[in-house]
This record gives sequence, structure tokens and C-alpha cells, in this order.
Amino acid sequence: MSHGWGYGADNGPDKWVENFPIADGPRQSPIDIVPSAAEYDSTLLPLSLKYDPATSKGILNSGHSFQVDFADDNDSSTLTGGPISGTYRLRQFHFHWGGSDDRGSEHTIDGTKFAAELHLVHWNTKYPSFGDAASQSDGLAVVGVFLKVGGANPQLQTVLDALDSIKSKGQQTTFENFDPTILLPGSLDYWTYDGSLTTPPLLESVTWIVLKESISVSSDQMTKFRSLLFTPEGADPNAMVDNYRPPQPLKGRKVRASFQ
Ligand SMILES: Cc1cc(C)cc(S(N)(=O)=O)c1
Ligand SMILES: [Zn+2]
Repeated sequence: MSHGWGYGADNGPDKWVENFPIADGPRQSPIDIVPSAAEYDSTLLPLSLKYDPATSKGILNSGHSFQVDFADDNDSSTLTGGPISGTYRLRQFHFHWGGSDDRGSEHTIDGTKFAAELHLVHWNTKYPSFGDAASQSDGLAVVGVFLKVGGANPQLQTVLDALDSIKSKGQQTTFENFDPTILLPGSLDYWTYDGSLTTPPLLESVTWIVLKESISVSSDQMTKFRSLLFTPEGADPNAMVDNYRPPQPLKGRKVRASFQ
């Protein structure tokens, strides 16, 4: 039984192309963002993120990260404006992080890694479902937010307090009445480019919207992320750390900025 993809030496990002040839595709993510090379686009609209806390459902250890899932059977929690057309519904958010504070983000800025990165995943309601949207070139929109080590983040702590209940792969618990807006920085200025999912199946269906302003996280809070396990209960424990893909070739893509 060949083991599935992961982030280890034998099944990590450099090996994914063996089972997912799109890994070498023309619009892969993440990328290194070079602000001086990004083009200000005055036609880009402000982001409009409208989330209803009543749509948050549960929190799950997926074995690759942890995610908070949202009810997406109506337009209660949506992304509109920004670089996208139409309405995209919030599906889930999750994080990527490192084994130490000097690494962990997927996107980088002028080669600088952050300790972690938050992804808020939305799907285009012109398609009937998330699954359908995920295979379409304009199917998904992911808002990325960098976590920079500094002062403790009280808003993040409410999420981290739930991690004791989902230590192992496959564990989940309820996580209700949570508004992810509280995780966002003060400014919604962003860079945007056409990319992909950053984990298999690496589908090239994502409009990436990476916020310029980071949110804070303390070193102690980073330790909490690292208390999770890649492995299910009863298996040899393998700490969930370094669950990030490194930047991929730009291959001629333009990165636009919503700000000057
Ligand atoms: C596989 C996968 C699924 C989802 C919903 C989101 C991602 S990511 N890391 O590109 O935001 C990856
Ligand atoms: Zn992600």
C-alpha cells in the first residue's frame, strides 16, 4: 500500500508530481511575491468579506492541517468584489505552519517566510457545488493572510483552544458561532494572481488574494499549532509541522496590487 501524499522526505512537495503531474503546471501555487514587480491595478475593487458566524460548523484535523468548516448551502458567508466577479461562498479556513518560527508560510514576500499562513477558501456560486467549482479555472478564491511572530493574538486563541480536542488525524468537534472576520488585519490591501491549490490535487482553479498586512501570533501560540499530529490516534505520533509547499515558478504570470 503506497502511502499518500504528505510533507515528509518520501511523500513531500518534491514527490507530488509523481501522482499529480499538474505539480509542474503553468499556474501553480504558492509563489514568491515581489512587491516591486507587482503592477498596481486601479480597476481592482476593494474586497468585500461578509461572514455570518452562524455558518461555522466544526473543526477537523484533516491529517494535513486543521480546518474550520462552514455551512455553504446559501449566501450567508461570502466574498465579493476584489479581483473576482460574482459571489463566492466561504467553505472553510485552515493554516500552514513551520517547525520553528522562521518558516511556515506558503507564499513569501521577497523571499521572506512567515511563521504561518491562514487560507480562507471560497467557491464560485456560478457552479452548483464546491466540488464542481474546484475543477474550474475561476472556481475558487482563497484569501491568504500571513501570521508574523510578535504579540499574542487573542482572536486566534479561540481557535487554538479547540486544538486539544482534535490532536489526531480524523478527529473533529463542533466549532460554532465563530466569525472569521476577527482574524483579518485592519487593511484589506492585497496582491492577486491566478494559481492553484497548494496541496494535491493541486488543481489550477484558484484566484489568490494575498493580504499585504499580516496578523500577529506569539511564539507560544505557534507551539500550540505544533501540538497537532499528522497521524491518527494509536499510530506512532508524527508532529504536524512544516505542512507548507515552497514557492513555485511564476511562468510568466502577472501579480497585481490593489494598492500603490
Ligand atoms: C487541497 C486543498 C483544498 C482546499 C479547500 C484548499 C487548499 S489551499 N491550501 O490551496 O488553500 C488546498
Ligand atoms: Zn492552504
